[in-house]
Amino acid sequence: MRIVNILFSPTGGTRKAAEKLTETWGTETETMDLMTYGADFSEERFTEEDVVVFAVPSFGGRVPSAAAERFSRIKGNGAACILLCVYGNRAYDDTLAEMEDLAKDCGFQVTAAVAAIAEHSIAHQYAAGRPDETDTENLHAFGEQIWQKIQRGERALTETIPGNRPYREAGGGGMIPRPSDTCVKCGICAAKCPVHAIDPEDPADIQEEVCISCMGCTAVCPHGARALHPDAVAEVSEKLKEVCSVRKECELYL
Ligand SMILES: Cc1cc2nc3c(=O)[nH]c(=O)nc-3n(C[C@H](O)[C@H](O)[C@H](O)COP(=O)(O)O)c2cc1C
Repeated sequence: MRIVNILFSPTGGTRKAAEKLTETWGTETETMDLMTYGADFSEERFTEEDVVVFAVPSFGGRVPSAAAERFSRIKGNGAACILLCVYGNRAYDDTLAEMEDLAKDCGFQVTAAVAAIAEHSIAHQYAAGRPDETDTENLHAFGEQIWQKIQRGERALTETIPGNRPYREAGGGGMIPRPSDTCVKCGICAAKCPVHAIDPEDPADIQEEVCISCMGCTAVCPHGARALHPDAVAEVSEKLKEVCSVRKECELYL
């Protein structure tokens, strides 16, 4: 039996939540990184014995397009799939519903779904420091319930995952991080960009129509030299103020 975390986590919040969900299982967990540009995911095949955690952040209430496209190539072959959607305390809208459809289309058996909260990767003051102690307790408890279900040989999801079909329109792009004059052109941002939107020779040269605004480049820059324009962040922060001010908690669907 393989246990595999299949992750798309540009700034690390999704990865943290996935680790917390699975760390009580006491088993060795592999990681498959959907951030890797050019990887051939069509070669990835599972069996009925295997358990995967498919974890993505919610972008505009949807699955990030690059993550959806890459995941859709994997062959589930009846493996159990735990969906984990991580969001920045606004809402996850149709993300889990879209993940459920993607997983079924690849031949996975959806066994459970979790929504968790992590620091907002654009407006960092929202859900700052999350997943925190309460989230960790909740995710550990959810992980244990999921593991017990798997051990009992139960694979089917009995609860209904929230979300609309057709999904809400994808959007939210257009927020392009740019380098400041502390950029040393090391090229790390370009190498790590999941869609190769940044020119490795000149990190100020960005294919704006390719960038998915994932904020990965801001997180990997060792010099803290990449950021959104502060006016853009201030505008988003103001828009999110009301909806993000009430703390949301992690949810489990079994
Ligand atoms: C382009 C973009 C769109 C986002 N849309 C939403 C959203 O619709 N709802 C929400 O609550 N958080 C939203 N967020 C916040 C992320 O879902 C959240 O910060 C998540 O933890 C990021 O995952 P990561 O740390 O693995 O990159 C968005 C972030 C980005 C960059």
